Amino acid sequence: MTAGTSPSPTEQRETPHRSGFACFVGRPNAGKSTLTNALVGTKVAITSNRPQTTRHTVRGIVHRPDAQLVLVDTPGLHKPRTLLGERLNDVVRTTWAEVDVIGFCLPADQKLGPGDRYIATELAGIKKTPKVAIVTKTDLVEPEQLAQQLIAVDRLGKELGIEWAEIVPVSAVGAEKPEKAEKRGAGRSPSAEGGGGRGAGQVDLLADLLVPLLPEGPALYPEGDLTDEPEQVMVAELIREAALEGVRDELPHSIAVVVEEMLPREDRPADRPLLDIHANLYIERPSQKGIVIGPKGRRLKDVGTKSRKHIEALLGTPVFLDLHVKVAKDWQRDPKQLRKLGF
Ligand SMILES: Nc1nc2c(ncn2[C@@H]2O[C@H](COP(=O)(O)OP(=O)(O)OP(=O)(O)O)[C@@H](O)[C@H]2O)c(=O)[nH]1
Repeated sequence: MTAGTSPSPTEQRETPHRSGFACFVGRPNAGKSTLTNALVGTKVAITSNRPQTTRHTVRGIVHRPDAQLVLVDTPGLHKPRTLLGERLNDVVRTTWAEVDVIGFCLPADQKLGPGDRYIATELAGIKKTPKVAIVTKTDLVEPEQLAQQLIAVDRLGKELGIEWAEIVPVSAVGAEKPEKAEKRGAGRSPSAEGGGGRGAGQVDLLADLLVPLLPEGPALYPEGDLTDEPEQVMVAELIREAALEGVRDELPHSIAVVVEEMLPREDRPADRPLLDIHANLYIERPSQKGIVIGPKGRRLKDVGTKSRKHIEALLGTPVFLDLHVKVAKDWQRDPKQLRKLGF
């Protein structure tokens, strides 16, 4: 028998390829979207809390030689007050039961609070899915405070009967892959401004811990795919994110964005294309118009400028963005409006 016909001992020991779904949960601002961005390496997740009900909306795909980790999105879990709220919570629970691993994000710089407990209690009810506790934003605290938080998370698990598969400290700052960050230029998120690669190793380590929890299997998406969300939905989310910045407390879930049209401008030279995007920003009440538009239209203009940069980075083409604010009365409570707005 020649050496060439049978696998060498190292080949036999090779780890099998794994693939599966993970979702990050946690209270608003816990760092879920930033972590998704850092893992995937480009701005595909939206760093704001967009309510949506599509099951398994893919937020990003981590391609590795040994695994493919598909990050899916869930809306935030809230005490339901509206029809939308109830539907969203159902979606969250269904998603939790269907993914292969749940990452529960808890910021290192904030004491565990009722919001975290509410989510943890719900998580405790999902028995089958492995849960990884991820202590985020570790760059914001001293080692001592981080140690305290890790202990508190461990205790919370014991108290509620959750067996954490891992408890991982992570900072997403500076984790963005350099080549992607360059391409995005001005579209970089503030969280990625940390410069050095300090976070990158930690984020890779998180991926190393999540991968063994996935089932064995071939890649689920072609290599190079970052997300399967239609471009229009991602564009709408980038606009919504910019529109929510600074007014989340006033309008947490009251903004929906619909991209009506995305068309390449005609008569442009091939080397200077321009994409025309027309989008409507829906609010629930006329009184919210002023908040969104701002004095002399300054806020809306700012929303347009900011989201345009992100959209251009995402699509890789210059964009002309035409934004309009419209009132869709009480859209969260009206099933017909919800459907129209894509919920
Ligand atoms: N210093 C630091 N800031 C971070 C880190 N991760 C996230 N942030 C910041 O924390 C804020 C919230 O982060 P997000 O990723 O939007 O949090 P989220 O959990 O997706 O928030 P929601 O969409 O509201 O649920 C943003 O301002 C981020 O820039 C981190 O590792 N270090």
